[in-house]
Amino acid sequence: MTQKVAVLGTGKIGEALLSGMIRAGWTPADLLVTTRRADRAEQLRTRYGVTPVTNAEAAKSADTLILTVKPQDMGTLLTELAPHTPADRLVISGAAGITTASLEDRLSPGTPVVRVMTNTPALVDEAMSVISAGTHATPEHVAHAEEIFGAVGKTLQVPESQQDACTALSGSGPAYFFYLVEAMTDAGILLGLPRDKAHDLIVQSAIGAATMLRDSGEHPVKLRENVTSPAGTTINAIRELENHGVRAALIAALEAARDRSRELASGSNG
Ligand SMILES: NC(=O)C1=CN([C@@H]2O[C@H](COP(=O)(O)OP(=O)(O)OC[C@H]3O[C@@H](n4cnc5c(N)ncnc54)[C@H](O)[C@@H]3O)[C@@H](O)[C@H]2O)C=CC1
Ligand SMILES: O=C(O)[C@@H]1CCC=N1
Repeated sequence: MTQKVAVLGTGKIGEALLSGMIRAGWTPADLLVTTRRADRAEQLRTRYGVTPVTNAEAAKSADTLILTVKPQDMGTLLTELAPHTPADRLVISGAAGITTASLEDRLSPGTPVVRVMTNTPALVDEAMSVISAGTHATPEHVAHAEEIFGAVGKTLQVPESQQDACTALSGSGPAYFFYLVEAMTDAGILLGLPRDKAHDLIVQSAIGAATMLRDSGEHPVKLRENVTSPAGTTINAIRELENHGVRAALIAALEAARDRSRELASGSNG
C-alpha cells in the first residue's frame, strides 16, 4: 500500500524536507502539504506537484504527519489536527523544544510520536537530523523517520533528554558558521580586501576546513596545529581569539540556545 506523507506548516524547513524527499525519489502524488496561505499552497503545488490540503484532510488521508510549524504555533495546529487524527498515524515533530510527551497528551491515546531536530543544510542534502522516539513509537516508526530525514542528509538517534542540547549544537549550528563567515569577511574589509574577494576566500576556506574535518580522520586540534607555525601568523590570531574569550563565548552561546529550547517546551514566546 502507498504510504502518504503530509508536511504540516510547509515553511523553510518543511519545504527543504519536501524538496529533498522528491529528489530522493518520493512520488509527489504521495506528498500532501498544508500552509496557512492559499498563495503559498499554490506555489508548492506548482513547484513540486504536491497536493495542498487542510490540516484535517492531511490527518485523515496521510499515514505520516510531519509537523514543521514554529513551536509557538504548535498548540493551534494540534487543536486543528487532534480531533481528526486516528491513533495509527505516525506523528513526527520537527519543532524546537516541543517534547513527545506534550504531543502525546494532545493526540489520541497510543499515537506514535517521533521528535526530530534537523537543520537548514537540508536544502543541499547535508542536514544533520537527530531523532528520538516517543512512548508509543516502535523501531519501525523510527526507521521510517530515518528514511524520510535520510533523504536530506545524516541522521542520528539520541535519547530525548539530549534533544535540547542537539538543537543548540546542530539545529542552530549552521547560523554560527554563517555568523563567523560574516565576521571574517568584515575582517577582510578592514585589511583592505574588496568584499566579494574576502567572501570568496573565507567561503572556500570554510569548505576546505569542513571537508578536512569530515574526511581526514584527524582531531580538530591536530588540524589547527598543522596551520599554526612557530612564530608565524596563525598563533598571533589565536592569541587574540583567546584574549577575547571566543571559546568561552561559544560555550555560553550554546548553553543559552539549549536553555531557550527548554523554555520553548512550555510555549514561551519570548
Ligand atoms: N529554521 C531552522 O533553521 C530550523 C527550524 N527548525 C524548526 O522547524 C520549524 C519550522 O521552522 P521554519 O521552517 O524556520 O519556520 P517557517 O515560519 O518558515 O515555517 C513554518 C510555517 O508554518 C506555517 N503554519 C503555522 N501554523 C500553521 C497551521 N496551523 N497550519 C498550517 N501551516 C501553519 C507558517 O505559515 C509557516 O509557513 C520550527 O518549529 C523550528 O523550531 C528546526 C531546525 C532548524
Ligand atoms: O532558532 C530556532 O529556534 C530554530 C531551531 C533550530 C534552528 N532554528
